[in-house]
Amino acid sequence: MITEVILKEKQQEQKLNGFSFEEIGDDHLFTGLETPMKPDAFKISDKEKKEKISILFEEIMNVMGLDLTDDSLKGTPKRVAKMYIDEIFSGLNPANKPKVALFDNKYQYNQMLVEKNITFYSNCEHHFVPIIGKAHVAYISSGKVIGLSKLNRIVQYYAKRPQVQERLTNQIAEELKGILETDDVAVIIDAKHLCVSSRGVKDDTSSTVTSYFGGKFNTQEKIAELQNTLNY
Ligand SMILES: Nc1nc2c(ncn2[C@@H]2O[C@H](COP(=O)(O)OP(=O)(O)OP(=O)(O)O)[C@@H](O)[C@H]2O)c(=O)[nH]1
Ligand SMILES: [Zn+2]
Repeated sequence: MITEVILKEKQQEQKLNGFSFEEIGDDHLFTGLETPMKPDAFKISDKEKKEKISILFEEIMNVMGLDLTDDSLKGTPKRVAKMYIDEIFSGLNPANKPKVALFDNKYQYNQMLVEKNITFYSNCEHHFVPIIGKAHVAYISSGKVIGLSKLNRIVQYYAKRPQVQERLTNQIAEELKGILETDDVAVIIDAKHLCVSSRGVKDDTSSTVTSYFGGKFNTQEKIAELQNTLNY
C-alpha cells in the first residue's frame, strides 16, 4: 500500500511539473503501477497525435526503402496512426476507460464469481508486437455486483497499451479492487508473446502465466478452488 509520504512526494513532483495526474491520465500513478507516461501526454489531441505518427511512420517506411507511391503502401502511415491511437493503444487515454455499472448484491451471492477466458490482444512494450491471451478474473462481492461485460471491458482497456504482462495483471487487479471496494480479487493471465514466438528465441510452444491473488483469494484453499474452476 502506498504511504502518505510517497503520495505527498508525488503530488509535489506533479506540482513542480505543472501537471495533475488527471492530465497524465493514469489512475495508478500513486501506486507504482502506472504505465510510464510523459507529464504532457494529453496536451495534444488524438487528431494531432495521428497526424504526427503518420508523418513519422512514413519516414520509417522511407528509410526502409519502401516505395510510398505504391497504391497498397501509400495509405499505410495513416492506417498505422489510426490503429495506434483509436485501436490498439486506445487504453492509454483515460477518456476511453469503460463506464462501469454496479448493482446491489440483492441475490445474496457471497461466493466467488469467475469470468474466465476473457480474450485480449495487447502489445509488448519492448518490441511493439502482439501479446495474445486469456485473462480470468474473479471476485467476492463486498456488497456490490459488477455487470459481467465490464470485467471483459476492464481487461481490454488495460490490454490496449504497450504492456508487460506483470503490469497488466496488477493494473486489472487494482482497478477491480477500487471499483468493487474489496481486496478479494484474483486475476490470472495466460498469454503468448509474439516477441518470444515469432522472432528472437522463436519458441512457439511456451506461454506466460501471471497471477494476482488478493484478500480471501490469497489462501491455498481458494487458489486451489480457483485452479479447479479454471481447469489449471
Ligand atoms: N518480464 C517480461 N518480459 C517481457 C515481456 N514481454 C517481453 N519481455 C521480454 O523483454 C526482454 C527484452 O530483452 P532485450 O534483451 O532487451 O531484447 P531482445 O534483444 O530483443 O531479446 P530477445 O527477445 O531475447 O531477442 C525479452 O527477454 C522479452 O522476452 C513481459 O510481459 N514481461
Ligand atoms: Zn517483446
